[in-house]
Amino acid sequence: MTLSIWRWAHLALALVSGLFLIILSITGVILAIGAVESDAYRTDKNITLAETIPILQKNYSEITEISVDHKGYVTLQGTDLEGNPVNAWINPKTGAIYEPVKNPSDFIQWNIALHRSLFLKETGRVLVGIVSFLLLIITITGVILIAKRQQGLRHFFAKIHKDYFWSYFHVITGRLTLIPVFLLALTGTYLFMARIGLTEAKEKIIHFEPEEKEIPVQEFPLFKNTLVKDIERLEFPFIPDDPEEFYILHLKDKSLSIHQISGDLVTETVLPSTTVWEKISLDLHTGRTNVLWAIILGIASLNILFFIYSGLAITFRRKKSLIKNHFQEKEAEFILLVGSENGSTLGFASKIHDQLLQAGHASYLTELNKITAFPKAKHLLVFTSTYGLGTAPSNATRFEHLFNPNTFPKSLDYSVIGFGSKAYPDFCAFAQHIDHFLDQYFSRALPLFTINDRSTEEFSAWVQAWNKAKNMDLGTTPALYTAQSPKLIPFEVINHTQTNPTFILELKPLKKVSFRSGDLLAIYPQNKERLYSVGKVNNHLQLVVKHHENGLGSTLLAELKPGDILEAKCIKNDSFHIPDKSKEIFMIANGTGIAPFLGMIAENTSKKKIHLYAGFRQKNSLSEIYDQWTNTAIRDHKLQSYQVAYSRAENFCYVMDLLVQDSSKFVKAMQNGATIMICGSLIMQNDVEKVLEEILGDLQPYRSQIRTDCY
Ligand SMILES: Cc1cc2nc3c(=O)[nH]c(=O)nc-3n(C[C@H](O)[C@H](O)[C@H](O)COP(=O)(O)O)c2cc1C
Repeated sequence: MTLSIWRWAHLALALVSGLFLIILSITGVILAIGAVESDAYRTDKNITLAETIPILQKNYSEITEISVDHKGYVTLQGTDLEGNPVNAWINPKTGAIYEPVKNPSDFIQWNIALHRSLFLKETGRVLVGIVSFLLLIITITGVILIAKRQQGLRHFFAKIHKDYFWSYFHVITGRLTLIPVFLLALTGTYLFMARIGLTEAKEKIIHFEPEEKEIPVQEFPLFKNTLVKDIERLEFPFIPDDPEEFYILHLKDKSLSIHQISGDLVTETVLPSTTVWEKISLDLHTGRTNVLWAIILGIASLNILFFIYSGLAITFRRKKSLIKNHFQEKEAEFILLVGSENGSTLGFASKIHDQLLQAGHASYLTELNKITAFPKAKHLLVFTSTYGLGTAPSNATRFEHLFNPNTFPKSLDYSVIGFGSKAYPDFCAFAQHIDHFLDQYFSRALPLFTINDRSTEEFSAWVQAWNKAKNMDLGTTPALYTAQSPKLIPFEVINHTQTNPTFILELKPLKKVSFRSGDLLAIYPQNKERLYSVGKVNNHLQLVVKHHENGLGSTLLAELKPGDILEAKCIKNDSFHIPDKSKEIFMIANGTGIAPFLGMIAENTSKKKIHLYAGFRQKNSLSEIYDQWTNTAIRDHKLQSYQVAYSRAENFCYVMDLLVQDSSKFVKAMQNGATIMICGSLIMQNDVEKVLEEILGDLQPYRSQIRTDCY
């Protein structure tokens, strides 16, 4: 059976029984806490009935019965020497009363009733029984899912690769509490079956011939061989010395009638094994006989609540990226096919799909298993993860079977982007397979790209390559592709330089938000996302924005005045934070790309050696602000040097020329582990990289020392 059927069963049963399971788990935890009581009056382990009975008979004028409960407390019902009725916990060694028997508190009784029958009497009992049975099946399907995930039962307890927080902990705690949860479900089901009479069976009665002799009770062999702690109950003869009245001793698996004069066995009633199992089930289900087991059951019940929550979180994640298409299959030029088990690959594909739609392209997104005819398709993008032993995720298993090359134009080109994890031996094996498969029919636009552990940097490398190959303009900032989408919060405009066309905007977050220089601020003019690099200055966000006349985002920002409120959100951009380890950093910017660097320099309290190279068109009031600002930073030892190139001035030069001038400085510093950060236009980034390649010989060995955020 396929993975999806087991998963579907696991989820459907959990959903059906979810609410009841929540009630049963909460009451189960409370009852488990109740079961973890002190065992102050627990009976002595070694005292026999033969020892205790004469003592009790001396201390009480009449004894109806003694019983031993699951905690090991001995209860005596009878009358004391003064003729007062007694129903108390006693010490079987001395006969002394500890205290009168106390019933469980009202609260515990209320919980017991809720746990057993949801206050719905017989209907409730049936419901609880069914839910227990469903829990049993959920546990079994859960075991199958873990076995599938671990590629076989043999690896059931092998290391689990960390995937998503909730699914990782769902599996980890699932394995840890598997046995108690399984036993809770199994015993709950059995108790229910017993309650509705499904396990009823006849007891076996054996009769014996007692001898006619008289021996004192302390010499009865049966009593000498029976420890008090092992009995459930001992009924005393109603009329002493009457040979027709017997002691009736109830043990776990049988009850014995014992002649009160000779001590011989009269009848033995052997309980059916189903009744014995019922008792064992009750002990296991309630933990009433063992404090440690009661604690384990309490934790397991708590964990059922956690399972419900984490299971919902996993399901929600899978369903989150619902596919929305604005074009029909037959009109679409860009076909995006997705193979995704847990939804993250679909998240990446959706972000590409949204951008294509925004740019006015006819893009169509669907699952690999839902492939149909695409007569106008020009570009096919396959985004797929790999599962199991290098096999397809569950929504991609039938792709090859459904694929018909005649339903695509022959001129189609394709690119496959594989998502996987290097923790598995068959890294992106399914994507490789699809890449070879498609190669038989269409031309490859790009070689296969593989993405390890959902790396947004690696994905951005594919976007850059595809942009180049297809002359597209998709966002290349890795942060654009992170899964978490934070909420909009209000920012107050604190300052606006009112310089033209480029201006500096200072924003104060009105709600708590953590951000660093290099992160991005997303704003949504007319529901379209626009991103700006952020510098952190005095805990405010500082943006440098160029006003484009028809630019949606820049016009909105240009029109803001101090005191205005802007709704926006901060997006983490980890790949463009100042590196903690580097002691020397070369920051290269053009135009508005200077924004994150201003913040990083302002925050440079650890006095890293920072060199700033900036390129602008001409000197103006804004460049004067930068001059003043960098002078102060140099004075405060936050900045080593500031070099600026004006491309439209009389003695024009470019930022690349400044780098060439400092060639030897670059070579030495990069060999010593320095970092280069580039922010600004993509054209500038390309030119800078070419110059750096000339300076450093080969960029490849230094790739990890170069960070870029260009657009
Ligand atoms: C049970 C399991 C098996 C996996 N098997 C592989 C594998 O064989 N090869 C691989 O490259 N990645 C494997 N992965 C990693 C996933 O492909 C990777 O996490 C991917 O990003 C998940 O994408 P999705 O959320 O779209 O399903 C496996 C992950 C899990 C949980």
